[in-house]
Amino acid sequence: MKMPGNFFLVGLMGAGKTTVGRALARATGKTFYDSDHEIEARTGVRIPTIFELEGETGFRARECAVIAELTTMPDIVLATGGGAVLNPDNRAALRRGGLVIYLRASVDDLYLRTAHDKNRPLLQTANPKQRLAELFEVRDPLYREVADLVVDTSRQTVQHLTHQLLQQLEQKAYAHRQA
Ligand SMILES: Nc1ncnc2c1ncn2[C@@H]1O[C@H](COP(=O)(O)OP(=O)(O)OP(=O)(O)O)[C@@H](O)[C@H]1O
Ligand SMILES: O=C(O)C1=C[C@@H](O)[C@@H](O)[C@H](O)C1
Ligand SMILES: [Mg+2]
Repeated sequence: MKMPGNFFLVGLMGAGKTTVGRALARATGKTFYDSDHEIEARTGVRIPTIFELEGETGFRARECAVIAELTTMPDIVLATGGGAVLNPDNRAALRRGGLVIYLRASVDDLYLRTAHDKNRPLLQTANPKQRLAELFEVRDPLYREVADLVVDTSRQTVQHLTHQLLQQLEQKAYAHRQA
């Protein structure tokens, strides 16, 4: 199914940006990028190592450079890192470069989806669920601010979500053509 423009996915860790983004790219024939994977490919190390060596500040600087570059590319689906929206320059670049989709999930679901994975340094704490709740509190307004579309991902399979998302994107494209 061919649709014009770029789709950028935002949301917390475990929202499904990478998983749904890849499926959305396959369904629309767009090229898939993931800002976290891009940073790992460019540095040659995993994200926890970047946090260890350069701190969160160093990681955010790399993230900002990658977002600035990827958001100017044509016909892509981009899964952003969970904290990309913290930087106003990133938010502006996302809004400029394409349609922004916020994948929203409850803290309980986010916790279940991330509990087994050690690759998220911000969740390597004694109480990762509380950490997710704190991040949700701070970031939910930022994801909403930047989003053209908010999708609730709770109790939905990735396949169903992708299908639903495609329908909403088609409707948006149709409404845009009629305007
Ligand atoms: N709607 C869903 N239902 C059930 N499981 C899901 C759903 N979406 C994603 N998952 C699972 O949750 C885990 C995390 O998903 P994913 O890596 O896509 O999240 P993310 O938003 O990219 O996180 P991060 O910001 O850390 O990169 C994966 O194992 C994925 O299969
Ligand atoms: O939510 C966050 O701040 C992060 C999410 C991941 O996608 C990575 O970008 C990194 O682990 C930081
Ligand atoms: Mg991801």
